[in-house]
Amino acid sequence: MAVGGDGSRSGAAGRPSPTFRRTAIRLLGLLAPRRRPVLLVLALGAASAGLTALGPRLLGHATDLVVDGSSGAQADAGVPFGTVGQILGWALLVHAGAAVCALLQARVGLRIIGHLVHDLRARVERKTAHLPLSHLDGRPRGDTLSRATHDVDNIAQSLQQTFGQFVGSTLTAVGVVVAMAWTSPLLTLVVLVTVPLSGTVVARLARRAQRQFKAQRAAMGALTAYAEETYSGHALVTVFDRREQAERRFARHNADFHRAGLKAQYVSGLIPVAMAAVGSLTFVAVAVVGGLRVAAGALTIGTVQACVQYARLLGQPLGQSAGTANLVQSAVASAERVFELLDAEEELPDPRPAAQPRQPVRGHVTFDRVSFSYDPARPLIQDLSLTAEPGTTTALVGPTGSGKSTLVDLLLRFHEVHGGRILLDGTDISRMPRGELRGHICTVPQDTWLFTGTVAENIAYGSPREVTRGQVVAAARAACLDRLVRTLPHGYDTLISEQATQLSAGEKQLITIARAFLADAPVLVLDEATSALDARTEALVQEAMRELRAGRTSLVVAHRLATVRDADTVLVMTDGRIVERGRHADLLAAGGAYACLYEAGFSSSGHSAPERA
Ligand SMILES: Nc1ncnc2c1ncn2[C@@H]1O[C@H](COP(=O)(O)OP(=O)(O)OP(=O)(O)O)[C@@H](O)[C@H]1O
Repeated sequence: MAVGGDGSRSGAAGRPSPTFRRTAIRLLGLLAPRRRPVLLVLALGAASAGLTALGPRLLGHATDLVVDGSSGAQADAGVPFGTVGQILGWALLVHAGAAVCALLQARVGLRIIGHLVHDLRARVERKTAHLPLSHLDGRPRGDTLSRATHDVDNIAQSLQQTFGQFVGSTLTAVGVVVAMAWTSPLLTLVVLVTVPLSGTVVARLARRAQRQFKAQRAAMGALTAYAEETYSGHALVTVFDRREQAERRFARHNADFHRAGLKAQYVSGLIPVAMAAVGSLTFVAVAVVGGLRVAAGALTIGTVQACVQYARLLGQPLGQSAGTANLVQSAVASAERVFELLDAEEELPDPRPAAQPRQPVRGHVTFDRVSFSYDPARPLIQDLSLTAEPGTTTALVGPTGSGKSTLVDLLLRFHEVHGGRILLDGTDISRMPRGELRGHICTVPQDTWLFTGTVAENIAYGSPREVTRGQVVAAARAACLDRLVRTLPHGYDTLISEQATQLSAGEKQLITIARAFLADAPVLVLDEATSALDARTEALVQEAMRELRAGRTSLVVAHRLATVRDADTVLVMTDGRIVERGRHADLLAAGGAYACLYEAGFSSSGHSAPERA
């Protein structure tokens, strides 16, 4: 049976499109590591098909014995009931055997698909861990999420429902045709003439359905992306009173998904109906031609009866295959999206042999004529050089969009430099394994990401190793967090959710600082949060950050006056270039770009507009 393509390319009716075929073959290729169980499924399917095909022949033979014994050539001898009974007993055994084989085949098939989907899910998970940040930033996260969850689930469900049935149906169809040809070549020809007709009808319908299934999967991606955005931005949606607008947009995405799904189901639902219609025609044709041949004395009634049964048996697997066509198409549509994700370009592999800075790492950081841009048409960082001596603090300031965060992202190798090099203790970081490099750097990002778990677990996340409760508490103490945690209902065992709504912005910041203390690396990358804190918490955060910077080479995207005042060097960035460098007081006195920023309120959030020194 031919199943259709995605409709994106025209092809002869009945031929699946190259995209569909490629994806389906690749999906089947996932079975390659499980050759033995697949062979077992095929063997059980073949046994079941062979036994099923034997049944009508036995019953036809029994019918001929009864007809001959009652009114035919053997009328004198009478009906040999003993032989007929034996044949019927064999027929019973044959059908029971076929059912047992089919059952075992379905069980093994389910296990194979279970393993296949387990492996696929693991590959998707591994892949997402190796995707460069630019890939995730370049498309809605919800769509990637939908591919990794809904599409993989859809493949699992569709294949579980179709794999065993598809193998069984195909083998039964082959077995039936062979047995029928052995019984009556003429009536086999009559049946086979109608197969291309049903094939063409099915292929046309399947091609249209495949287009709708692809639209349905894309609509699911858009719906998930939108739901993810509105759930994570729930507070903003409420604050700006955009609930109605959000509901309307959700309803639109929901309706798109519903419409695409309905069309896909409707078109693919026509396939078994068309198959049944063609099957009935076949049935009539076999009965008419068979009847005429019996009247002419060329065939026995038992042969025609067997062939009528074969025609019905052949209709069943073809109908079943057609019935599962929508599931196959849906699985292939999902597989296309999952393969797209698996084929996405990964971050550059770590070099071999990898370079290591001399141990222990002191934290000497050098940017040597570094260039980088997100978009080749819009250069961002060009020919930028800077040196941070071990244990010093370098504050990066500049207008929004000037490239401060990008600079620290380059040090963490979230992006690769396009020109120049970055050195850690004299070793080019592009020659170091990313894991090693990041092990030498502790970070406090602007975004205070917390996960569902206890406060202790969230702090312990900072260390790649197992840490004791004592170490967690020590880190919390160093981050001025310990006293706050002890006021929580269950102290360090207080459960916080992903959004951590029960914690204040300052407490969340202190948790991320405590994490950095646990990481205990010689280099610190700190992207100061711009959120306004009350005076007491602000003082705590300042104190914790000062403690954290002590003895570490710190690169700070600074938004607070206290940080720039303390910094050994302030770098002023504009349009990806360093336009001024020096200490806070000297730069202020120079009356240049830094003084302008200072006058303008310095932090884009404006919450910490510096006073004159
Ligand atoms: N992932 C990205 N893909 C494409 N462009 C980006 C990406 N991240 C940042 N940009 C662009 O690069 C420029 C510099 O951004 P960057 O975040 O480094 O600035 P910034 O100085 O840290 O700004 P802010 O103080 O507002 O955080 C901006 O024009 C920004 O739009």
